[in-house]
Amino acid sequence: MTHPDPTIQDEAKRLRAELDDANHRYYVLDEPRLTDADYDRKLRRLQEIEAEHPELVTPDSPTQRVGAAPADGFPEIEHAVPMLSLDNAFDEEELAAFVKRVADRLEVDGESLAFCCEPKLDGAAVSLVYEHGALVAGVTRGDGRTGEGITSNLKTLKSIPLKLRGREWPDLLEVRGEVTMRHADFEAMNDKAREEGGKVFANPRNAAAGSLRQLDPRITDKRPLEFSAYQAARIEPDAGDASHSALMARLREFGFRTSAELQVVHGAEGVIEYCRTLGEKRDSLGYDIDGVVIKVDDLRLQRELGFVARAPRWAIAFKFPAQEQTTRLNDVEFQVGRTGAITPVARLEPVSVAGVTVSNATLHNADEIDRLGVMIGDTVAIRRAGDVIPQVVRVQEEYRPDDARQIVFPERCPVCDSQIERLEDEAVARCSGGLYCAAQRKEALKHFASRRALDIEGLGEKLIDQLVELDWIQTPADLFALEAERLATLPRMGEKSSQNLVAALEKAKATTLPRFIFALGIREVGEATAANLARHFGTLEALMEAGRDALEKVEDVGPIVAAHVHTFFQQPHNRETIQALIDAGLRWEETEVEAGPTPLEGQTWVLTGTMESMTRDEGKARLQALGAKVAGSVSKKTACLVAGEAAGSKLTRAEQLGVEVIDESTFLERLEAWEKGDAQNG
Ligand SMILES: NC(=O)c1ccc[n+]([C@@H]2O[C@H](COP(=O)([O-])OP(=O)(O)OC[C@H]3O[C@@H](n4cnc5c(N)ncnc54)[C@H](O)[C@@H]3O)[C@@H](O)[C@H]2O)c1
Ligand SMILES: [Zn+2]
Repeated sequence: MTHPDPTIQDEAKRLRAELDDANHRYYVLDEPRLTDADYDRKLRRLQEIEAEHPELVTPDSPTQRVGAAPADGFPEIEHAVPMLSLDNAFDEEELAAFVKRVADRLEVDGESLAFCCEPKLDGAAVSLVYEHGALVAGVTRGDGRTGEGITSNLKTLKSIPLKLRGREWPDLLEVRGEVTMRHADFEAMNDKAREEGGKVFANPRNAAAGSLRQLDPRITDKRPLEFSAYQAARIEPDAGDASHSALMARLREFGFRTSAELQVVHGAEGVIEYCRTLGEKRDSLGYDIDGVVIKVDDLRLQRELGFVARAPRWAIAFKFPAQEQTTRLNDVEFQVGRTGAITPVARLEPVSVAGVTVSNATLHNADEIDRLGVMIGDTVAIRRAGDVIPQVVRVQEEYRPDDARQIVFPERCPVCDSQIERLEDEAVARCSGGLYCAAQRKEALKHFASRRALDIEGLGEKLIDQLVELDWIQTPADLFALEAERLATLPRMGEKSSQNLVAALEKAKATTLPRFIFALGIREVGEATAANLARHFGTLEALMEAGRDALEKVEDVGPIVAAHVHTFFQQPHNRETIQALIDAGLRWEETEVEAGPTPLEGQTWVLTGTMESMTRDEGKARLQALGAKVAGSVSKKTACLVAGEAAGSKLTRAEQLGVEVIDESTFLERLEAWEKGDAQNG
């Protein structure tokens, strides 16, 4: 026996303390401070030391235990069969070594040995006990021997059968599996928490574990959790299944979800091939996996192999590269999105995360920067999973350099210098530049030209991108200065299509006030609101001068929309753009809108069924522009239905109510007649 020198003893002691602390944060608080890779490195180092100096092994060493002791607040429940951890393999060599080890021990041929492979779901392990087909207990893994009784919480999961399906239940069944959260659900839940100041989780695993350990099951019920079974720990009486894969099929019959990726393969080659293939699929699965679990498929052989201290000998976890890494935050830039939303983007020291080099990560918004307490120069943990944008999840404050700098959220748009506005109840700050802002210009132009706005035929998305990239178009007003000759020099633009576009632009100049207001792309001003604004104010000038109070008097306009409209028209750039459009020849009949009473004043309309020629919103906007109220259901006798094929059942009821029912073409005819000012046709 070698005598460990004091520095090794110290190192072991320090590692144990660090790992104990990490376990507590990870398993009890669901708020890890170390990345898994750092944790795994420290654990491996401790294992190395202990292997070399067995006299240093203490019974409570993190190498000898799994998980952490149950937290207060839940009943402690002892597992009849311990819930262990798994040994790890970090590369293909270690996988081959595992197959050889197993085969040697069993004295069989490794090449033909069957292994059942499944994704290693990255969530929280739980055990479910069924007596005579009914769920009686649900328990967390805890420290492997004792877990937390969370039965009421687990009962809220739709994927956990409260009663087994079928008729042939065993007297006793204990099923084990993983509770997980899908990427999309996780992101949505975190987004909501960011908005409402709730708890934001670092990753789906922490979110799943944290959601399961809520003292109030109603909270768990609101969390998008799924259970997937991967083991039957006890079946009494034993049904005599020969293999793990056969048992999984039985669990499916009982009503459990098992992995769709589950597959039986043979020998080291089969195992390695499976791991490679799943590794390639990892990013497209939509949920987190941190590797592959490989199990000897034959249950008799499993029993023969048995267990070591904290893991079975018959299984191994092949670990994929970690989805969290630490790196340095070099700078923060502010990007302007389609709706003007300003997103702080962290510029990172490039780092490889699960096989992809990451140099940018989102910081979401100003509140998120506060929540993380992040500064420029900090060492941060970032996470990249699937096709979700990489995010900064944590700051390692202990590494903060002396020259770390505060992140200052800009007050003006970095692209167009317009004022950035942030409404009190919104988490997102936005550039108020609208059409003027280059970053928003492409999307705004697409909206401006769209069918329900100015309806410019032949001005497609690709062409708009080109025009903006060439800098031919600064504001929508520039569209009307385009000449056919110049357009014809663009790739894929012939002489004919150039002329057609110029003609379409000319035609689009004659529009309506509601269409014009809608085309401006003011936030939250859709067709119906645009129509209401036009009808209420009558002229563009009156609308542009309206204060918030006046705006709030408009039908369907609340404080938020009023603020958007007001801010938009206060921006000098927007006023200039509007003037330029008018100078370019845009016009509409103001008197018609101004004059009341409008043809349908006092009428209530109901739109039902589907229309081919327009959307329901469009129909609603056009009716409202004519002074009609558009209701959601059939109530008034003056109601008229626009009937599509889908509306069959409602039609008879409407007829019973004594309202007139018209089909789509009649509706269109009348609408157009009214819009021409011929109220008699109604
Ligand atoms: N960041 C930290 O501070 C910190 C702290 C503690 C642990 N950890 C991480 O936790 C992991 C170790 O935790 P562990 O001991 O729970 O081991 P593990 O999670 O690596 O493996 C065992 C677990 O795998 C799960 N599993 C998923 N799919 C499975 C399947 N198909 N079949 C069988 N089991 C399946 C089970 O829940 C089982 O409990 C490491 O990755 C470590 O990095 C991190
Ligand atoms: Zn801007």
